Amino acid sequence: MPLTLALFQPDIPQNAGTMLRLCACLGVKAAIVEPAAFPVSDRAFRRAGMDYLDRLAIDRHVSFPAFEAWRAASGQRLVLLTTKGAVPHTGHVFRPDDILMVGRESAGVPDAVHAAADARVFVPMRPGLRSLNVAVAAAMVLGEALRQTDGFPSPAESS
Ligand SMILES: C[S@@+](CC[C@H](N)C(=O)[O-])C[C@H]1O[C@@H](n2cnc3c(N)ncnc32)[C@H](O)[C@@H]1O
Repeated sequence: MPLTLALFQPDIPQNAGTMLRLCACLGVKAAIVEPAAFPVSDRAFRRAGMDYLDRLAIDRHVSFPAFEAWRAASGQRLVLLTTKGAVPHTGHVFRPDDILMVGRESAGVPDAVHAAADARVFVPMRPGLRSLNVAVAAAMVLGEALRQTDGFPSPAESS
């Protein structure tokens, strides 16, 4: 099973579209924990995701408890990307079927999500700076997870 990128209650359509395009291009599964702050018909969302959105199956979960029920059945680990993480992303040992979850631009994730995560990773930043753009953080951590698990699409198939 490939890696999954899960978007927790996304609130900025351009960022969500960018992350889903990333999933489509890299062969990563995508999940959204609802509610999102915009409909899938949102113009900015569709512009950022372009036609790549049609190349991707998105697992939608109506709530975090619903997502957790689904995850319990699947047995996959939840790796939370958070500025309050315990381990730098390069120091975490990823599994090929990990679920990487990003928080909302406005508020990250609630304590219950922090508590439910099997691991919390952060991308180290210079002191005094608050956070990365969520899509940039997702790309950096996904890149490391794909590198570790040899999960990038084959270069031979890329050209
Ligand atoms: C703009 S940040 C959220 C900031 C929010 N005020 C908070 O307290 O979490 C949106 C999301 O991007 C991801 N993120 C941003 N910078 C990160 C970093 N340095 N390391 C890991 N994740 C990061 C996290 O998933 C975060 O929930």
